[in-house]
Amino acid sequence: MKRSCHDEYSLKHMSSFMGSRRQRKMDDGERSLIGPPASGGDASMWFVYVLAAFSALGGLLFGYDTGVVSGAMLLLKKEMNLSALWQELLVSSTVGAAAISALIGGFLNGWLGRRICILVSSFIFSIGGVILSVAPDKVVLLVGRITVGLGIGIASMTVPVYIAEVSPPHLRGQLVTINCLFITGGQFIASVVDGAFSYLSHDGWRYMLGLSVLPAFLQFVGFIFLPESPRWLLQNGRSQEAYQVLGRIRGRQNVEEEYDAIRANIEEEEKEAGSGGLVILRILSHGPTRRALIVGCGLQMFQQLSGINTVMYYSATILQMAGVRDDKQAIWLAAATSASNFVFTLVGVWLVERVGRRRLTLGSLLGTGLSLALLAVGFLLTALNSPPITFHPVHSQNSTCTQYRSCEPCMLNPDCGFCYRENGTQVFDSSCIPVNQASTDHAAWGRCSNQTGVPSGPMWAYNYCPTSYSWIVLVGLIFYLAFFAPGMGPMPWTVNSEIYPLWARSTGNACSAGVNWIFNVLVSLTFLHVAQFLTYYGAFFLYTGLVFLGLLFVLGCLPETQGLQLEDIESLFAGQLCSCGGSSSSGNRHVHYIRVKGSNLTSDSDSSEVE
Ligand SMILES: O[C@H]1[C@H](O)[C@@H](O)[C@H](O)[C@@H](O)[C@H]1O
Repeated sequence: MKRSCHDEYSLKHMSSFMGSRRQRKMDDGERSLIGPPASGGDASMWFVYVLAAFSALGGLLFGYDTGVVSGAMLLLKKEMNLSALWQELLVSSTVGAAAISALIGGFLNGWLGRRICILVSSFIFSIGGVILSVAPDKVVLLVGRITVGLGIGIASMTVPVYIAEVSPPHLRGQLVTINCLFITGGQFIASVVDGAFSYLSHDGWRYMLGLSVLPAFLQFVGFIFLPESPRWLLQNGRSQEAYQVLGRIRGRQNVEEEYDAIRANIEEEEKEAGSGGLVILRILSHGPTRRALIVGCGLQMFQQLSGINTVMYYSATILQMAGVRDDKQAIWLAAATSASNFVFTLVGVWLVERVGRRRLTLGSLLGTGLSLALLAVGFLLTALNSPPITFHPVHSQNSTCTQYRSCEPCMLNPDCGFCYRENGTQVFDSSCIPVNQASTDHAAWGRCSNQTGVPSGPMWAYNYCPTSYSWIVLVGLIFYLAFFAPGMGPMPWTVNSEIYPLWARSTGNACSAGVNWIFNVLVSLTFLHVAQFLTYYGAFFLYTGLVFLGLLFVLGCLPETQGLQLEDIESLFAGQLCSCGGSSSSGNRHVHYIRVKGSNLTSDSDSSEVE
């Protein structure tokens, strides 16, 4: 029989209610877990912050190594004479390797533990950094890029899990979100390093790529002394060690209640989900974990489908369209873009424990969708007002470029660029010319093949058309980052670190991180083709549509996990996937609906027992 969404809602909350009854029984002794500790205070929390900061160096490396390559490539392609294929290989090999190692990381995490995995990833990062900085040729460079990719994949799935497992519930969202702050911080540092070393045309790339060794080494040394996750220790039968580590992290001797709660849950979970067979098969055959996996992977997929990496990558061009003609200036302005991504992620760290994961994600998706629509409208107006081509030069090298009639199709063809003169905002004397294969800064021949940008001289536009509507695109870019970075940037990582029971946590996170990396490769590899096929505004309207699909998905499927014990979150997924958004909690008050003979009774977790 088909149940209505509201029936599901009632049942689901009934089960969630049962979960929190178990929790309430322990509540008095567990105050320190739910809210700030009664005695010992937040002063004892310093160790959790140290743990979070050292683990989040993994996020910093993830951001740095994915961000630094664009600047390094500008120098590398000249010095090593790289073809387009090799450039593509050096950029996407890292992301591809990250996808594979994130998936393998799930198994390693369960087997070796979080701490060893973090040590392994920082070791791999260090080796990769050394290989990159001494690489004599492009093949060794490729080996180095694949090596750092392997490190990124493991770090991206292990670090959020580790932070979530050592944090007390009231700080968990904030601390996991700090990992994302480190990712965007790494991207920002990379763009500054790119800017600084871009003046060093010989070997500048060695410093850009090699600098990541420093944080990797720091993390490696730090983690030699830092403890394993107490939850993993308990799950693996090392109970005494788990108890000691928990005491050390919480800064007090008496952690009996929390310890017992974790142990009881592990035992309960094992009874519920069985303990034999492949974990992924157990996840898929057990309703709550299957639904959690769908939510986790869906969030990561929609994060990438909202086009963050395209927008970041494309920001330099957007800025050029908006009137920044100088290359060096464009590099620094691209640094301003990643700085905004970083600063707005900081807003997310501040908001996550105030408004909750669900509301933050929904608000962020709505704003991101509207900003994408604004970007698309900007590109549409640009296309509609694309300057005509007035001049068709004849050259011995026959080319399709010279046959275009307006700038729009010319700039959509990666082999061509737009050469023109400007009088105020008026474009004249314009032509479409093949691009110089060695450097997209010049045309292959003709008046734009030499130094351009001289006042009153010919101008060269590659990848964009001069337009007076560029300000709309610029405003769209700023709004996009302001909305994406606090919510859709960090929340998929934060939510994934919380929604799986312990036995399924490493595999669940491995799958969702793998989905993130796979869609990252897909979106970045297809962007130029999509833009060629649908034009830029078409591509951005497509992303807008995908973001609104994401909004519906989150609206229907993402429950609020704020303030709950990791062990109690599973019950949020006890009902059908369609939650109608009913499970959001506001503040520390959790509302539960129980259907009694057709009517809804409301109870909250502060009230006494309701049978
Ligand atoms: O959460 C991160 C962050 O938003 C980064 O800026 C982006 O490059 C990554 O792909 C994403 O996973």
